[in-house]
Amino acid sequence: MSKTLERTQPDSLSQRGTRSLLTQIWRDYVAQHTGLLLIALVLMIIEGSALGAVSYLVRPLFDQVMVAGNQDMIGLVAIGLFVTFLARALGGFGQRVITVSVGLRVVTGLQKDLLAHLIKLDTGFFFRNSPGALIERVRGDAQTLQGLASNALMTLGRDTFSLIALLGVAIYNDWLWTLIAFVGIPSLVLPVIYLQKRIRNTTRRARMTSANISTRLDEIFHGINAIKLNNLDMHEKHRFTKEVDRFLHAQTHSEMGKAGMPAMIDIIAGLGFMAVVYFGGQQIIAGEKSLGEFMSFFVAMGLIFDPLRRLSNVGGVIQAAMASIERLYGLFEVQPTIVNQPRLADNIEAAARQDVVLDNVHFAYGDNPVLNGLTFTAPARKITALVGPSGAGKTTVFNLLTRLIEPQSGRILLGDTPIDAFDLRDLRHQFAVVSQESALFDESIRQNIALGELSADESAVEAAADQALVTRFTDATAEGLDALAGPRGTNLSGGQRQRVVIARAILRDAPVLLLDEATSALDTRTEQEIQATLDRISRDKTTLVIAHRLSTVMNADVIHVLDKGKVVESGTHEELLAKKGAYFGLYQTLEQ
Ligand SMILES: Nc1ncnc2c1ncn2[C@@H]1O[C@H](COP(=O)(O)OP(=O)(O)OP(=O)(O)O)[C@@H](O)[C@H]1O
Repeated sequence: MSKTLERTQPDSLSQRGTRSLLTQIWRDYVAQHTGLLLIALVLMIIEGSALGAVSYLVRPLFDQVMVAGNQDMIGLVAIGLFVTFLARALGGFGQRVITVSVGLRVVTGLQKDLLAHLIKLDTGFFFRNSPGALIERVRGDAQTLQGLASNALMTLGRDTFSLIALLGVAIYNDWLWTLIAFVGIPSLVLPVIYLQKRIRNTTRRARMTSANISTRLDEIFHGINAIKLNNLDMHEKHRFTKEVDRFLHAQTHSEMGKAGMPAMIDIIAGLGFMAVVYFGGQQIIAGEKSLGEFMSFFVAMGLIFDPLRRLSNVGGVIQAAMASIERLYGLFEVQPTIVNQPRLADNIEAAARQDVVLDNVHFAYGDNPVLNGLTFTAPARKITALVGPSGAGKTTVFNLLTRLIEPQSGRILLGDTPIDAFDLRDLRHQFAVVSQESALFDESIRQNIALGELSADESAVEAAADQALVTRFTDATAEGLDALAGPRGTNLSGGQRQRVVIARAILRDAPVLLLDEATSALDTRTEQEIQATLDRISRDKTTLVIAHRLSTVMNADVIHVLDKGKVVESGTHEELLAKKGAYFGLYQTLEQ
């Protein structure tokens, strides 16, 4: 498993500098909210400065009210304190609402763009990257970004202004005390740099293991019956535990790194306080400084370390988010290779009604050659069958025709135009495919059929459902065609799913029909009925059929027998039987 996931990293991980990533995030997603962020900034200044005002008011509170006993000042200081807290409350509320909503918009915007990008990537990308790992990227990593966008932004803005205001009050009271209190800060530079690096690395590891966990869960829940039937629960639990323990280890180290910064600040703060109390206390006893000055300074210092701790932590939060952002932007860097050519042919409608031709096509999955110079023609408006042993490359042909994959060499043509000369969407629109894959979505059966042609009206959808004998099983239920198909069609039996997919292909009414084991899950009687429908609808279409049951291909106009990625025999059923070659051999083994 980890092998598969390791393979995914070069595809999607690029380690880029913090500045370049932040600039890109800013340009792509944050800059459009500049107006709102400016308002938030003003509110942050209000909220942040309030702490400075509180510590400032401590000085008249001690010197004029408590020591000098000035009655008039009591009310003023009290009202001053209330107004300060009111301003802090309003500023804090407003800026939080803004930063959180900007954070959410950034994340959801990124998620939308990411999905739009991922959908365009080659099918091969999805072979290499498991669904669980990709879900984790779109959900988990994007979520981490929200933490950065709202928390870090809030802390950076508000706490920076608190720090400035409090530092101002501290210096105003005594610049030397302030210097003494902060004398240890420079010693933090090196440990901070070390910790930030460590946080980024451990978070990167934690995010990767988190993706592995999602992959495991995805496989377990999809394969739950196989796990139960093979008594694999302990085995799966063990594999899951291993991933979770890896995550635990990496995440704990990341959190320890983040916790280290405030702890160091506290130690430096303790040293600073100790020195100031020792030095300042002597000045007060000597009468060189007032109690109000000392208390005001002391409150400012006491309040300063909180924002300072949070600010020191922001670095960690940013580094942790960077690990996620680089993974997300790594995905944006992967580009599809199956794309439109710069100059496109525009005669797709006519071409799709001509012969389908494969000319010396070679294709390999990595180092595994699948097609080795495959050449055949599927004549227009005729039924062509592809038969051959399992693994011969029959389904691969369908994937090549629809450009889900590209051949390494050779030509694939509609008439005499190569298929890659057409717009990709237009090309795929010419095919109706009934494949072995479960192609249903968690929507109603009606909606699942309508996916074949989104512009089709209700009556066309119902007619397709009738022809594919879908209504035969939906009519028996109260919900009829509006019953839900379940996730990946799990509410339906294999044969029912096949009928829905056939109905979708009927509705699509495309000039080329690709049937890959289209009726394999049906009982003999239903298969015969559906076969009759398929024969009828394929009359004016070019049809390619893959079937293991030779009874389904006997009526084909031409049969190509594939073996090891090549056509080894071609002809009609009778001609091929008479040859007593590969087809005859297949016929004998399969029909027994
Ligand atoms: N996504 C993939 N990644 C790697 N190899 C693959 C992939 N899909 C198919 N193959 C390999 O390509 C070869 C041809 O597969 P293909 O599905 O075209 O065979 P087929 O003739 O349709 O077989 P069947 O009759 O069993 O459906 C097989 O050896 C298979 O292992």
